[in-house]
Amino acid sequence: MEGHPLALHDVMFIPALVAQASDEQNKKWLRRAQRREIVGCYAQTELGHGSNLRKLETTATYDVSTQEFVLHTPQITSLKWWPGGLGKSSNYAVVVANMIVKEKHLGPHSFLVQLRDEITHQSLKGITVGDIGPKLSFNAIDNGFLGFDNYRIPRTNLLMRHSRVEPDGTYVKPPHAKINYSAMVRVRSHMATGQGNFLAQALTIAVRYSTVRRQGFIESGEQEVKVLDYQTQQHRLFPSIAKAYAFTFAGYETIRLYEQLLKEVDTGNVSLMADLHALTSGLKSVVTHQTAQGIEQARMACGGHGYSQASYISEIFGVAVGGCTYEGENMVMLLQLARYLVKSVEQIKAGESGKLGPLVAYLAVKVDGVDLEKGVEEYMKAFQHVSRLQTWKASEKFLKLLKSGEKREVAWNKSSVELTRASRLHTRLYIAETFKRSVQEVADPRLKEVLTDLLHLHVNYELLDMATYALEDGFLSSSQLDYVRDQLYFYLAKIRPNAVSLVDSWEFSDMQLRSVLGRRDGNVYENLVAWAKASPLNKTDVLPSVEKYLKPMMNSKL
Ligand SMILES: CCCCCCC/C=C/C(=O)SCCNC(=O)CCNC(=O)[C@H](O)C(C)(C)COP(=O)(O)OP(=O)(O)OC[C@H]1O[C@@H](n2cnc3c(N)ncnc32)[C@H](O)[C@@H]1OP(=O)(O)O
Ligand SMILES: Cc1cc2nc3c(=O)[nH]c(=O)nc-3n(C[C@H](O)[C@H](O)[C@H](O)COP(=O)(O)OP(=O)(O)OC[C@H]3O[C@@H](n4cnc5c(N)ncnc54)[C@H](O)[C@@H]3O)c2cc1C
Repeated sequence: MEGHPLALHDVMFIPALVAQASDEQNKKWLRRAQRREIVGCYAQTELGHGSNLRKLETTATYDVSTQEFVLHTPQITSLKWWPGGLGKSSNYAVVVANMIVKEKHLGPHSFLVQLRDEITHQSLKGITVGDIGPKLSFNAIDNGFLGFDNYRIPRTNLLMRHSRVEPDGTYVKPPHAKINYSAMVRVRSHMATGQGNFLAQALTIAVRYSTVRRQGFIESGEQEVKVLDYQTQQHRLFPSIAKAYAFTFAGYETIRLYEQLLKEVDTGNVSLMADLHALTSGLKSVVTHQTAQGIEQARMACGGHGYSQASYISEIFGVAVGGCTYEGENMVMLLQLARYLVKSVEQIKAGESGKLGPLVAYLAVKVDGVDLEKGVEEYMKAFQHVSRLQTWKASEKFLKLLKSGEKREVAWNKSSVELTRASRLHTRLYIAETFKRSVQEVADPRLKEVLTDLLHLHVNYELLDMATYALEDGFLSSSQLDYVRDQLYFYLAKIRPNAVSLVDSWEFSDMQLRSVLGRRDGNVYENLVAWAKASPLNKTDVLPSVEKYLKPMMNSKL
């Protein structure tokens, strides 16, 4: 859970080679990387810049006389800072640097760079490298810093699958300006399943513990109730169970789309890039935010013992919440999706709705009302309505400011909170729709029934959560919202008997969960006592601090 020093080797270094190195280059490098003869990371972010890639300061200047690139970090803010596995483990890195050829700045490009000697592992001359120090979590990963002092690499170390620099310095452009960002798109495509998995771990612990923990009464009786029987506890946990499933289904789809993109790009078709960038930008933001919230609720649902490290939920939280920042800070990525949504609105206004992609086609179709009692399809229409309403509102605000003479960037900034709201609603619609489609495809009728209950819980919870938007223009009435509330409580109770099976079906072993509270056998109390006894403070009955500090204080006459 704390991460692994080689995680980025698998998650980004190898995928960056696969997507960006030419076949010829990969004959040299990929096999060695796959066999772990060389260990690599993905070094892009700098001390001074992470979000704004156009301002990266590390330069790779082509020297035509030697056919080499000269890598240089001219000032302190240019140091690479944060890359996982960079500090101590990696001897190679895919380094993203601003490429300069014949004095022309050609923007961020990726280079394979050797950092350490393959035998001694010592850092090479011209390279400064080290670990950035302890973090909130992920402390088994050596996130690092890296500086270059006019460090030379061969021309052929520029990853050349999509763009090239010929020996004489001729630059061959890629088929899409942002094709070098593919390693990030890949991780973002995988994040929904990864985050769903973190959420699932925290929920497994909290749900299991909630069937062991007895406290208080619902009706006066002999035995106190399992806390999972409280409606408030169910409300805290069950919607997140639904989300963990929903995120996983959405993630399967984005992973499949990324694989499709890779194949299409190789045939020169880059049409999917903008769609997948927009989709994964929104999805990573919503999923990481909701996962962090869900894990924190799971911790609180375990009461005092949730706060103990014995629960292990705090560690899961620390790791998962990193996802709100890495692979694009959430607000920044929501604004990337917003660009796509505003463009779609502009297309509709220009009478070109026919050109809209399938995920945004709904923006052009107005719905007057819904009959929620007819089922999930009507909920989807309601989600479409609130997303469309907010997308148009935010877009109109931006376009009006533009028309009034504001500069584009200023108008954008003044509309940005509204724009991020639109992006979230659009993404939540996508999550609900993929959840619905995935449940429809389940073949086993018993499994389908319980997943359908979760889907119903999800759509009612989500609609209630975004109710202000739907009430704003009278799309939903207060009596419809009462219906949604009743449905929500109905499904909380309906899911209760299956709650433990739903979390057990994720099949986390005790070793994976590392939680005293979430043990499969339910023997929580005796193991909490054993865990406490093993605390380093309990190694001796009397601590040295007694002689050193407590006694002088207690014996003082002052
Ligand atoms: C086991 C667990 C392990 C955990 C591993 C954790 C590993 C973490 C790794 C990392 O964090 S790696 C570093 C990640 N860094 C980022 O994500 C940086 C975020 N910033 C960006 O991605 C970009 O700077 C930006 C915000 C997308 C802007 O890029 P840029 O300045 O180059 O764009 P503009 O010139 O403004 O143009 C925007 C234009 O480009 C389109 N676009 C941007 N990216 C893509 C893309 N990937 N694919 C397709 N299109 C892209 C964007 O849609 C705009 O299009 P238009 O609206 O102008 O049409
Ligand atoms: C655990 C972890 C692992 C990482 N691993 C790697 C790795 O392997 N390789 C690598 O290269 N990097 C890695 N990173 C770095 C990571 O990708 C960046 O930290 C991330 O992209 C955010 O960039 P930043 O730090 O520049 O944030 P900043 O951009 O400085 O964000 C600060 C604030 O400014 C706001 N902001 C910034 N720009 C805008 C804008 N245009 N509009 C509105 N608001 C804006 C943000 O929303 C945020 O609130 C890792 C980071 C973490 C935490």
